[in-house]
Amino acid sequence: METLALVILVIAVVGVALVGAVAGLVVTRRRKPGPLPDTHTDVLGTPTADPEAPPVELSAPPATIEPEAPVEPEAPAEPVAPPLERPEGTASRLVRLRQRLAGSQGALGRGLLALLSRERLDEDTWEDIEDTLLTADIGVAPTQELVERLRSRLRVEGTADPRAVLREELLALVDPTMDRALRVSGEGDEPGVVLVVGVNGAGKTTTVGKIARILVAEDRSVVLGAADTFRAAAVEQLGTWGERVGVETVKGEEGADPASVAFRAVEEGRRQGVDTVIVDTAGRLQNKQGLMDELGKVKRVVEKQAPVTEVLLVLDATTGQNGMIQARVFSEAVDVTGIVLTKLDGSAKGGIVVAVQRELGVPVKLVGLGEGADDLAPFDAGAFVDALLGG
Ligand SMILES: Nc1nc2c(ncn2[C@@H]2O[C@H](COP(=O)(O)OP(=O)(O)OP(=O)(O)O)[C@@H](O)[C@H]2O)c(=O)[nH]1
Repeated sequence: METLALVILVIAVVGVALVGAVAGLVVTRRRKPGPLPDTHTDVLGTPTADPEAPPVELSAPPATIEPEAPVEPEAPAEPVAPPLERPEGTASRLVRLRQRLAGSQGALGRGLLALLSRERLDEDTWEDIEDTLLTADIGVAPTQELVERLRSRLRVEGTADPRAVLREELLALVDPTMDRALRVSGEGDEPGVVLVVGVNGAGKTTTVGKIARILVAEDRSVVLGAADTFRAAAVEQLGTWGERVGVETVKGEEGADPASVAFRAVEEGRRQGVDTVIVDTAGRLQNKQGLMDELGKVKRVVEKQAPVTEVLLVLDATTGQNGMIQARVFSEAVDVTGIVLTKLDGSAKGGIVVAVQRELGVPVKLVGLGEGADDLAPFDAGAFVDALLGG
């Protein structure tokens, strides 16, 4: 009996030993990918890992084994700070842009001057003058007014210099008395808040970036709000504009509520105590009501933080009558206080300046004359007319 018990005991001990050995083997197998943590870091650095090790294994088990494997990838992110750009000052950009304006718009003035300098100003000539003005998008009513004025003055004053008369009359149409100052300052410690509206593609985002550069060139501090959440690329685009001149951009996810992004931007601007917050908005023209609702909400929500000091409507000068229709819709949706005419470099139709000011009763405050970062300048009536007339 004792012998039997002894035998059973021996069998039990051997059995336990065997089970232990098998279990040990399994555990060892499981631990086989022990070196993985190293390989894990290697994947992100130099590819020294065993080429046979499939990448799938790399990401699965190691987390439970050595979760604290050194995470080095953060380190190289540090030195990426791009050098800040110093934007061009207003004075020199005006000179450069004046030349460019003369290049794109000079044909209108030259055409008019050639016609007005004819020996006899007969009906055909006046019709040609009218056609030239209409082709330049000045609009029907201003064209008729201008022709009437020119007719009577050249008749009455007889030998008067047609160039001088034309200059005076064009200047009167463009209206040098309009207040074109940008309202970029707020009351007291509040930042100025500039909302930039307009249809996508008009150059809205680009214009926000360019305005920021003008302000930075004037040593003003700025925060940007990328509330055009309709298009993710527009948000990124604006972020890049800001980074280039060291200006922070408050962003929202694609599809986020534009009003909430605008609100956060102004909130951030106040927190930082900046001079100006510029907010890029979405310009979906799905229908007038939708646009009114959206822009109205952005403005209302922003004004819980600080009053909006300027609403700039960005219009593409090359879109002619279409641009005018957009202008009307936007001005009904929100109280536009200034117009930015972009792409005047790509259009000989500078007359749109007159047409849009007449239509909205709001001054053109800035003009875009190229894709370059500093190709935006304050609008100056005299310089514009001189550019039309070629100097
Ligand atoms: N030639 C010229 N191109 C311009 C001017 N302003 C803007 N652009 C170009 O117009 C294109 C559209 O500009 P965006 O700023 O992206 O237009 P947007 O209205 O913001 O459109 P979304 O980003 O879709 O909202 C870009 O290629 C700009 O470089 C200008 O004054 N002259």
